[in-house]
Amino acid sequence: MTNAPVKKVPIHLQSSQNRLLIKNGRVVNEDGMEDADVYVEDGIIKQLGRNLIIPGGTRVIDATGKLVMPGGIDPHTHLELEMMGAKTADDFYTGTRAAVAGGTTTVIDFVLPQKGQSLIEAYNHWREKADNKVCCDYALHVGVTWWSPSVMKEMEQLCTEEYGINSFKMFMAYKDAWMLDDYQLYCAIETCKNLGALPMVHAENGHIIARNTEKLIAAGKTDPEGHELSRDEEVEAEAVNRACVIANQANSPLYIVHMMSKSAVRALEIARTRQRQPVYGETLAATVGTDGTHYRNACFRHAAGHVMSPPLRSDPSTPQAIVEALADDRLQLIGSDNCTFHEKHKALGKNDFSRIPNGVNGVEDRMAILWQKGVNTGAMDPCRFVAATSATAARVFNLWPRKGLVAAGSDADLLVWDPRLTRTISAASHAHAVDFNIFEGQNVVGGPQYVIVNGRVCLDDGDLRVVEGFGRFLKTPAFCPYVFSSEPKHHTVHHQEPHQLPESPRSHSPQRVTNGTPTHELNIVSKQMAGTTLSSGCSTPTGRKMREPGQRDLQNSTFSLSKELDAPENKPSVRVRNPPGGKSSGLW
Ligand SMILES: NC(=O)NCCC(=O)O
Ligand SMILES: [Zn+2]
Repeated sequence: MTNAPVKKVPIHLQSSQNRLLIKNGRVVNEDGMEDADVYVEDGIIKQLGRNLIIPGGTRVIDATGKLVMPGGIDPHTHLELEMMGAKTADDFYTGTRAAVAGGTTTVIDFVLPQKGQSLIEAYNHWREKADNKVCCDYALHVGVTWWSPSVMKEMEQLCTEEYGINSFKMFMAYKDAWMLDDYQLYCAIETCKNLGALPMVHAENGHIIARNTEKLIAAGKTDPEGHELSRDEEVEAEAVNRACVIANQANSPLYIVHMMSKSAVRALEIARTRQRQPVYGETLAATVGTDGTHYRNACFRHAAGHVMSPPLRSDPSTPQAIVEALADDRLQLIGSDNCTFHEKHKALGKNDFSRIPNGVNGVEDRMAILWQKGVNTGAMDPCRFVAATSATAARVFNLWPRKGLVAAGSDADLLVWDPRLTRTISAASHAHAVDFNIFEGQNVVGGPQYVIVNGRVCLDDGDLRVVEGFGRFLKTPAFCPYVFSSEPKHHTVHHQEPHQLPESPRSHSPQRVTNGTPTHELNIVSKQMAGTTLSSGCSTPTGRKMREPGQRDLQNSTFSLSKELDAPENKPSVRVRNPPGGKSSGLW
């Protein structure tokens, strides 16, 4: 340690490459929109407003007619995961490269220990796999895939500052592999509660799935459709209800990952009427963007390419119903559950659907899919889009307001989103390593033109310029105030219609800054952000309530965001991919 004064380099002699001004855009946060320029220095948003005074030589991005939003946070990925005898196609390099290509600047992956393996050892293994590969920031959840006193002790260690974990995932499915029984699940949830960590559950009844699978295979039903038949909607809904009951007995908050069906959402809605603590519901890009009819496709590769758990649902009204639930706060977040397998690995289940490695893509297309199905249809406004794709994940996992927010003091993870940008999704052009895309052939209107990761332009007018290892590991402190400081909920509270919802806790947002005067302290705000209880038992702003005076009503389906903007010349996105390890691009 030296006491030598730090020499301050005069601003005109500093490199201009660490400075960026995004001009003329419309900034969208979860709680409102405003016309503002955004000035970034050294990876941090420094100023927001018009007519900012900034140093010469700063790179300027013109965002006229574009939206400036917080980078997406995908709360659910499986990169470089080995499961069911296969390894995912996307590792932490290609997976985060794909994330950035689609506008996601933080991913939260799952450490999944083998049965009997030390959780700390598995955590260290994940850090080794990820740290030098990630192109954007990442955090980790840890799976509790078996139960013992040593697991409980390691959960406590993982919640310390040294490891930075504040969420654990338990499986109610994958019998004889990762599944916990109800006693173990209760113990694990109780442990989470005591540690100030958020329990997450994969909600499906593993025993019913196992028995149905035996019966289907014995009857000769071996093709991928058997996967969906072995685990219908009530198998998911029952587990959602059971998980809520167990969490309520433990007086614990709960997070339900990948909610895939209308029945599951209904079960959650009912459970919430009695739940004492918040329950967060996550759905997936896959649920919103495609459906279970693909399991009946005659091509094995096609059908197996859609196999995931819980499965996509064949009820054709599911995607729209899920979007509506996301819009009115019956669901809170959208993830991807990105878990991609090459054709050769999906083929392991050629003669037995139960051997098809479970998982699909989504980390790249999650944002464009929700924009297409949610915003372009008028189901949700851009503020709710930001809440569902970024801000709520930041809040729930204690990364807010550093992440998930465009405000002075936040990390410069930013999107310049072009609502007119058109793209046809295809495995031939996506940034993933995998050879298949469940959204193949779908046209989406709206996508990122620029993606800024920690102040660095990583998607530059459609040109992908990620840097391997550029991302950082984000520690997530326990006792997240947003999750754990909620007022206990009374049993009599019932689901409210959106128009009855109380005003959003605007006071939780860092105040905007004008001309360079930050008016908030990030950690003070963080302590203030425990929310008032909304219909969901959570406090995520809804798209139908967050409108500012004079703001257009995007719920009105006659309103078109793109019509609002200038000449509708559609600009296809250009994908220029660096080779793996591609560090060739300089800053910006
Ligand atoms: N979801 C899926 O099918 N694969 C990833 C593992 C899991 O989350 O269940
Ligand atoms: Zn998953």
